[in-house]
Amino acid sequence: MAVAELNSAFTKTHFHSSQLSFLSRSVPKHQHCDFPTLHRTQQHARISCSVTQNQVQAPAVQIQEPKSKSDCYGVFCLTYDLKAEEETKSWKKLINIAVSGAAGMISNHLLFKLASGEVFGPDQPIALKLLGSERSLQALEGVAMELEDSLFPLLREVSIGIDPYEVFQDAEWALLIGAKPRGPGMERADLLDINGQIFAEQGRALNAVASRNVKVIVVGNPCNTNALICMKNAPNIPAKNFHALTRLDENRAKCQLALKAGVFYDKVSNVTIWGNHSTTQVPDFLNAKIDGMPVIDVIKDRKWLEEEFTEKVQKRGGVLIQKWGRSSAASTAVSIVDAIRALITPTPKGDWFSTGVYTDGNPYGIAEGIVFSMPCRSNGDGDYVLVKDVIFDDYLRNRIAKASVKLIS
Ligand SMILES: NC(=O)C1=CN([C@@H]2O[C@H](COP(=O)(O)OP(=O)(O)OC[C@H]3O[C@@H](n4cnc5c(N)ncnc54)[C@H](OP(=O)(O)O)[C@@H]3O)[C@@H](O)[C@H]2O)C=CC1
Ligand SMILES: O=C([O-])CC(=O)C(=O)O
Repeated sequence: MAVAELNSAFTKTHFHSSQLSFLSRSVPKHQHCDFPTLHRTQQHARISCSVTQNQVQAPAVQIQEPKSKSDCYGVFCLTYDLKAEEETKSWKKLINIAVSGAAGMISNHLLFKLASGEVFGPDQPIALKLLGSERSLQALEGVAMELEDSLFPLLREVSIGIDPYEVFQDAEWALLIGAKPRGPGMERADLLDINGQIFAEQGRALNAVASRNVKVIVVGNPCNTNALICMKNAPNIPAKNFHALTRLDENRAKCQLALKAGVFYDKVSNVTIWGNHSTTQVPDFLNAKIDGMPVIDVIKDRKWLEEEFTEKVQKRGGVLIQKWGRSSAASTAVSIVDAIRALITPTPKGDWFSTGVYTDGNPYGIAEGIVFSMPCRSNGDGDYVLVKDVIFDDYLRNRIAKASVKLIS
C-alpha cells in the first residue's frame, strides 16, 4: 500500500478533523513506501518510512496531540521524514530558525527568502519557528498559510507560538525582529523603554532552550542596546554570538558611494559602519574601496564624504519613514539575508562586513562592555573575527569615540 493511502486510511479512522493538522506524517510525498508501520504512543502519531540503499524499511507512525500554539502548522505537520530523505538526497541536516515579530513588515519579506533557499542554500532544509503575541496570533496563522501555499521544497517545518520558551527550543538561528518601530519624528532610542523588556525576556528564553551555539541577530530597535540586553540575559550562550543588525547601513553607504563615484554598487567594498544603528553611526570612507582603490582617491571631495555622505547614511532610515510613513522593511529583510550569508560563507579575500558585536577584547581601543558595529571577516562557519588591518585618522578616531560615548551613557 502506498504511504499516502495508508496515511489517508489512518487519519480517517483515528482522527477528528481538529486533530488532523497536528498529525505528523513524515514520508516523502514522492516516495513509495512498501512496508509502512504504525508507531503509536499516548501523545504522538508519526508515520515514517526509512529507506536504506535498496531496501524500504517499515515506517514509524506516531500520533501527536496538539501541545500548544507553538506546534506545527497545517501542511508542515505532514513534513517529509528527513532521516529517510537524507539517505537518498545529499541534503544537509535540517536547521531550526526562530523569527520573532514574524507577522510584521520585515518578516513578511524575510520569511519567504529564508524558505526559498536564497539564504542558507539550495541543499539546506529549514524549520521556521515563528514567534508572535496574543495580538498577532491570527496574522501569524495568515503568514503560515502563505508559506504553505508557496510550496517551498526546503521548508520542512513551520511552527507558530507566542511563548519564546517554546518557540526558541533548539533554535540555531534567532532573528529577533519583533519590536515596536519608530514613527515620524521619533529617535530609535525613544523605543528603549517599550522594547528593552522584550529582549530581556527573549534573552532568558534563548538561554534556557535554544541551541548552545545559537546565532542571534537583533533587528528590533534600538538594536545595539537590545542586543546587549538580550546577551546579558543569556549568560550560557557565547557573548560573541549576539549581533545587532548594521548591514542595512553598510548597504546604504555602499549605494551612496557608488552613486557619487558613478559606478555600479558591486564595485564598492570594505565599508565599515562603526558604532550604533543610530544617527551617531560612523560610515567609514577612509578604509572603503571602489574597484580596489581607496575611496578617498576616487572621491576627492573630503567635505562631501565627511558631511553629506555621512549624514545621508546616518539619516536614511528617518528620511524613508517621512516618505513611506513606516520604516524600511524590504531592504531591511535583504540586509538580514546579507548579514546571515556573511557569517555562513567565507568572506571574499581582502573584504569585510559590518555587524554590531560585543566589544570585549576588540583591537581598536573601543570601550568594552557595549555592542558596537565593527569590521569582521568569517570563514563561513557562523563565527567571525574582527579585522585588524584597518587605518584610522583623527577624524575617524574622534567620530568613533563620540559614537561609543553615546552607547556607554
Ligand atoms: N536594525 C535595522 O537595521 C532595522 C530595524 N528595524 C526595526 O525592526 C523592528 C520591526 O520592524 P517592522 O517589522 O517594520 O515592524 P512591524 O510593526 O511591521 O512589526 C513589528 C512586530 O513587532 C511586534 N511588537 C512587539 N511589541 C510591539 C509594540 N509595542 N507595538 C507594535 N509592535 C510590537 C509585533 O509583533 P507581535 O505582536 O507578534 O509581537 C509586530 O508585528 C522595529 O523595531 C524597527 O524599528 C527596522 C528597520 C531596520
Ligand atoms: O529608522 C528606523 O527607525 C528603522 C531603521 O532602523 C532603519 O530604517 O534603519
